[in-house]
Amino acid sequence: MCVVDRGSDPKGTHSVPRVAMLGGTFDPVHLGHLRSAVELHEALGLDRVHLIPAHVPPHREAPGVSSAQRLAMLKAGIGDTSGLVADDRELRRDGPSYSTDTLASLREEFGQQARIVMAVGHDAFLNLTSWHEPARLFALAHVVVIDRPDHLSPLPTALTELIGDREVDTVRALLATPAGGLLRLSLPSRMAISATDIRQRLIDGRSVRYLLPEAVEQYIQIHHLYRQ
Ligand SMILES: Nc1ncnc2c1ncn2[C@@H]1O[C@H](COP(=O)(O)OP(=O)(O)OP(=O)(O)O)[C@@H](O)[C@H]1O
Ligand SMILES: O=C(O)c1ccc[n+]([C@@H]2O[C@H](COP(=O)([O-])O)[C@@H](O)[C@H]2O)c1
Repeated sequence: MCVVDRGSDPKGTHSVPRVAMLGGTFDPVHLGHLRSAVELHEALGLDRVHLIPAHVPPHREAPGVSSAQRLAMLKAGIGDTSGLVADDRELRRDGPSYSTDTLASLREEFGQQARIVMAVGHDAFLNLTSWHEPARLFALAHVVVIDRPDHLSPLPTALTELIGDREVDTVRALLATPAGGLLRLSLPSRMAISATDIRQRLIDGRSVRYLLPEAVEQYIQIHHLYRQ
């Protein structure tokens, strides 16, 4: 586990693109996503973190809120945050939103030498072996796992086998190559916030203040989302 403190891996100069994908259902986007993306950007010295809403999430039921509205909330939440972009590339594809297809598209855009990172929370990582073409994920990108205080389960055996000897424990070692590595990160502001809890709070009429950006809360209110 790589514990990242402010300034532990200064940005430095780099000539090849360094980008990360943080994909999600973002139903809705919350501060756990956004603060993780900001800290990932800083810790890895990235050019940009692409937050990419899944149009058709491959491994869960279709969200009740449309892709266009989940994207609109993501844009509202990001606002003018430096280094973060709302990327709609999965909304422009039909069929299940497989991450291998998204990473292939980022690889095509940024080139073979680019350092491409797929960031996932620990909970999503635990299911990686059930994803579409899991070994190909590592051919296309590095995987960075973000620790979540509310998800602490140990790794299943099949996942340990998939990882093999890919794990490194510094950002420098990870970014020495374009793809293929694994880094587990403990970011400074680990937040036990989940979209499931936010949806339930909204259904119950309880407060979601300070769990998501105010602009997202306003969007939810104006569009009467997540009510029963
Ligand atoms: N609080 C958090 N801290 C760090 N990573 C997070 C956090 N919440 C979600 N993630 C990660 O962000 C990605 C997208 O998450 P997702 O949109 O499914 O949000 P979620 O809060 O886990 O939603 P749900 O509760 O509906 O499953 C996943 O890789 C997930 O693990
Ligand atoms: O490619 C796959 O098979 C795959 C299976 C499950 C999840 N994912 C991606 O993982 C990200 C997080 O998913 P979720 O369901 O936790 O929001 C999101 O970008 C999904 O598209 C991808």
